[in-house]
Amino acid sequence: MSTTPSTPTTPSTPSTPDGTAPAKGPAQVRTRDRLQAMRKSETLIEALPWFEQFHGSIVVIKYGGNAMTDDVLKRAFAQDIVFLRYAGLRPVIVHGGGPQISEMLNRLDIPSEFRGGLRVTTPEAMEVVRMVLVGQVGRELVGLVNSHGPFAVGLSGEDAGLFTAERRTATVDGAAVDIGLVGDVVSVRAEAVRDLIEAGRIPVVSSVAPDVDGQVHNVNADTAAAALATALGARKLVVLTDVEGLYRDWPDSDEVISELDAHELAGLLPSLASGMVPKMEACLRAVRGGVPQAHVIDGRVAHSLLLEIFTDEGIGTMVVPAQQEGTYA
Ligand SMILES: Nc1ncnc2c1ncn2[C@@H]1O[C@H](COP(=O)(O)OP(=O)(O)O)[C@@H](O)[C@H]1O
Ligand SMILES: CC(=O)N[C@@H](CCC(=O)OP(=O)(O)O)C(=O)O
Repeated sequence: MSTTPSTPTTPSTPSTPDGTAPAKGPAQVRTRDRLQAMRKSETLIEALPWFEQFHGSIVVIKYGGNAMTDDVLKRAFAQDIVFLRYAGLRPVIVHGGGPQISEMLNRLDIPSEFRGGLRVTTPEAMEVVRMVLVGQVGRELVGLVNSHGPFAVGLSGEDAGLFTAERRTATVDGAAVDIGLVGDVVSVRAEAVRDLIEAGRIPVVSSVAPDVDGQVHNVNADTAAAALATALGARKLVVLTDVEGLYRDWPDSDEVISELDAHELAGLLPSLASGMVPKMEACLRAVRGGVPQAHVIDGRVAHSLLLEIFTDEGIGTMVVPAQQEGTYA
């Protein structure tokens, strides 16, 4: 990425002997206003090459349940999505809702546990997963986006045959463990989403999916987002979560890995823990499937999505293909 243009600094304001700032005269006010205007125009113009590069591109955004806890942040996320749409990109949302599912299971006194970063899903829990993801979290996101205009359409892996799932196991200490009705996406009918994109809509996808016999499975939302990004030939997969990015040596250090390639990530995967396992597996799967860049960014920072896409520095962790595995964007 190119270097950031230098930002002019504000001249320091002289203070009076009692420490208070002197009243500003018209000339000072004009200088301050001009500097503020310059900064705003620099921010806008810094975005121009990124607008040019991403215009018309499909970007799949995975919105994690842990980044969804605050109403202000949720509204900021919806604004970012609509901003992308008006900027000429084609955003597709795949949402999670892990904490929201856990809360509902607790309320209903249904026991729940995670193994290898995936929820052990009994038939009883599956009903709750589907109800919360499709009927609650997905609906809320559709409503937030549509407060800006009639863009968002909610669908799940069951709609128009979008996803077909196959039951999977979790890997715990190197061994395969049965975790119930948990699926992996084995096929994607991309036209179900492509038709909506072509009509100018913003698809909001919930990660439940039937197997070939129609049995609905719980699919981790990172996994579903990677499968969809790959099938759509997305330009980027962006995963919003509740950490700054992938930490090296978590939880002992908070050093964020800003960029790594698929080869390096594959080497790191066995050492990763909990929710980061499906997330980084998804990034790896996406770049190996032809998506040029996959990002993990901090959803607790308002407008982090715009900062990632439209600023020179980007934020969080970026995964790119290993040179022998694909082409750099
Ligand atoms: N190396 C790591 N770097 C960052 N976070 C990690 C790492 N290993 C494990 N984690 C955990 O993964 C969590 C993110 O996954 P998860 O809770 O499933 O989020 P989401 O709901 O956004 O999918 C972080 O909050 C952190 O506790
Ligand atoms: C199999 C599995 O673990 N499914 C997830 C689906 C939701 C999800 O992925 O939500 P986040 O993105 O917020 O973690 C679950 O039941 O929690």
